Amino acid sequence: MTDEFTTEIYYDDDADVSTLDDETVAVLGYGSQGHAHALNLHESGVDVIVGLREGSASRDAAEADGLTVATPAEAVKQAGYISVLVPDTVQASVYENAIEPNLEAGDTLQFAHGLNIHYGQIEPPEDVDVSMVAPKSPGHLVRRNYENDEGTPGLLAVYQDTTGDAEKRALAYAKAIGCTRAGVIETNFQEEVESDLFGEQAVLCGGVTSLVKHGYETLVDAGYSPEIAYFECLNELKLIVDLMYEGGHAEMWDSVSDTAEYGGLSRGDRIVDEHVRENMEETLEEIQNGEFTREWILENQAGRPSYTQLRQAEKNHEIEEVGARLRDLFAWAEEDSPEEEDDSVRVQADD
Ligand SMILES: NC(=O)C1=CN([C@@H]2O[C@H](COP(=O)(O)OP(=O)(O)OC[C@H]3O[C@@H](n4cnc5c(N)ncnc54)[C@H](OP(=O)(O)O)[C@@H]3O)[C@@H](O)[C@H]2O)C=CC1
Ligand SMILES: CC[C@](O)(C(C)=O)C(=O)O
Ligand SMILES: [Mg+2]
Ligand SMILES: [Mg+2]
Repeated sequence: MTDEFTTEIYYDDDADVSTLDDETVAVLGYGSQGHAHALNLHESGVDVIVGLREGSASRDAAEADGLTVATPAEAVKQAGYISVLVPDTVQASVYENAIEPNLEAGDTLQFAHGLNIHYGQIEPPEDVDVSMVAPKSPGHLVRRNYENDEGTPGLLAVYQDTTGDAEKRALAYAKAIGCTRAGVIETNFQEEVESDLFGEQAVLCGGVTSLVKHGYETLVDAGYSPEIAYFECLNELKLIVDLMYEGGHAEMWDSVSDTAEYGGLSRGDRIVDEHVRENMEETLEEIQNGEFTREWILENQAGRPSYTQLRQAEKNHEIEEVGARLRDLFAWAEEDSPEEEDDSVRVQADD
């Protein structure tokens, strides 16, 4: 633990996996996060049971990985620690049908993202602990980092502490999946949910893909070759972000040419300008006032019409086709692709 920051940060020495020695952990779902948590917990010596629905497409993968599989209801019955790692959009119904009827006083209900608790879609009884261990990473890398003896940063929050041990138990879980190797930041459900939704919409997933597409289209529309536009706006982005990841903006500016540094510093804010900042603030407000989550719930209730259209448009964008052809030609993509490393892992039921 350190007192140099505005919040507590926990490391391996602050956590003890043996806290979970007499416990069975039910991991519900075997997707991106589910497979990583279940396997990391198992290899850290924790007794794990994976909860999957009847006929689940994930069942073969979990069993081939040497894990015990049961229905979600059966897994919850057998466990005192329930990790809810099915998609956010189905958590409320899985809770209602499989978790709630089988919860016992003193159990722990744990999430990797607090959306359903924060926006009131799940209201657990008062006699269980409710906590969160939220890796700040895609699940495939939670697994890859663990296998490479590396850590994945994460957030930890306790929403409800009935036993008095909620924090200690969540820390043990965080250690078992490899998060305390890198550092686990103490937070609350509201901060995790709102910052996570903002990050993925405005910067990490939405913002960056939009920036890449606009850059690509600008070059191609001006007559430059699609292959060069792909390398310039997408492929090299990883290499640039790797430098930022290792040493902040400074390491990246240091490594690129003075020409790139001057051009970037003098033109960057013209591209991502005050207008973009206003859009970011509006996006954050929609998250804070619940508008985004209401929209997302209704979108799911309606059978995902807009989501399906948006996905299709993204798939059909020329950069995807050009990129797929280029990645097939070059060897570098194979090394990095999570699918290549672990093709047992699938994404979501309706993907
Ligand atoms: N993806 C990520 O990297 C991150 C996710 N999170 C959070 O982790 C949680 C899990 O997300 P993620 O890993 O993306 O989830 P996934 O979409 O990868 O989960 C898929 C798994 O859930 C199962 N599942 C899907 N629908 C149902 C259902 N109706 N009933 C029972 N099981 C079902 C699937 O089983 P089947 O084979 O039967 O379809 C599959 O095993 C979420 O709260 C998310 O916000 C947090 C940080 C990062
Ligand atoms: C950035 C997207 C994410 O929040 C994540 C991998 O952390 C998610 O919800 O998948
Ligand atoms: Mg998220
Ligand atoms: Mg996230």
